[in-house]
Amino acid sequence: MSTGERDLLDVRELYVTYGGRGGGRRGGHAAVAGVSLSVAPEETLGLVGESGSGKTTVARCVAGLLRPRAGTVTFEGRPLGRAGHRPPELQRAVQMVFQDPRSSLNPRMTVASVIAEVWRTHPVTAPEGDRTEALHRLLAAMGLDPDVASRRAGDLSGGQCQRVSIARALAVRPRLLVCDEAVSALDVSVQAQILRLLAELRGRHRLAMLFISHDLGVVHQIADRVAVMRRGVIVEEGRTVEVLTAPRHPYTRALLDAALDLDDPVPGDGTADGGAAG
Ligand SMILES: Nc1ncnc2c1ncn2[C@@H]1O[C@H](COP(=O)(O)OP(=O)(O)OP(=O)(O)O)[C@@H](O)[C@H]1O
Repeated sequence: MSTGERDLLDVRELYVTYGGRGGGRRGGHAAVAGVSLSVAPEETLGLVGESGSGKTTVARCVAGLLRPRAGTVTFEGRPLGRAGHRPPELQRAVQMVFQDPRSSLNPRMTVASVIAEVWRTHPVTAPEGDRTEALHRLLAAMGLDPDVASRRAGDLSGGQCQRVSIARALAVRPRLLVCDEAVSALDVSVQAQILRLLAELRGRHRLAMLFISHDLGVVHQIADRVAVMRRGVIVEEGRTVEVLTAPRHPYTRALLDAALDLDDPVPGDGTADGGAAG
């Protein structure tokens, strides 16, 4: 629900239908059926729910990659519209970080050229002085060595790729970062590092985040508030500690129970020593 006039992102009564006719008005599959949510400046909203509940569809509407059948998406009261049709300042204000860093970066491009391209697209954000020095500073802030600049994205590890994706998003000084399962494809230890990095950058750059994840443990670590999605609607929303410690909706309780079951080591299966992969 809306937190009022101070909202940065405001999603109102969003409806998305895949397939069908007349833009989904007749037939088709209702992936999102009346979702409203808001994110205040510097706030992180976690959007959780099982696979297929409609989280990515909401993210795609916020990113302007998908036109909803009905509803509005505004940023500080201004309609966000389709990607590519946004005024440059709105385009850079909202940046995305996707699940699979490998497919969101061109594997043949060097890291330096990935960042140079965003500075070319948004010249107001390009550094005034030495660009190589600025690039190295940006990489250092992501925990990356300067020599990563000359490497091709396709030659980096998954964790390094995701740090570069975050660098690319932050290079244009956004106000809101939409992270769609941004740590799901990573090993547990790398996941923890990227979460720490996001939390640190959020504070330093006064970022707001819409943080989408099916993993309640991850959302618990990063979100101020949580909205729980099921079958295209938000069934529960509130402060993270309240929703995760005293859930009101049976679906949230079921999600929590399932997450606890997954955490329980199975005796004798070799995972009980707590060793993390990678
Ligand atoms: N391009 C598409 N065409 C048709 N149906 C789609 C399309 N994209 C998603 N859907 C359907 O819409 C529903 C919501 O999908 P969505 O990807 O938004 O859910 P999600 O919660 O993000 O799931 P996941 O975590 O698995 O990505 C699902 O039933 C899905 O099968």
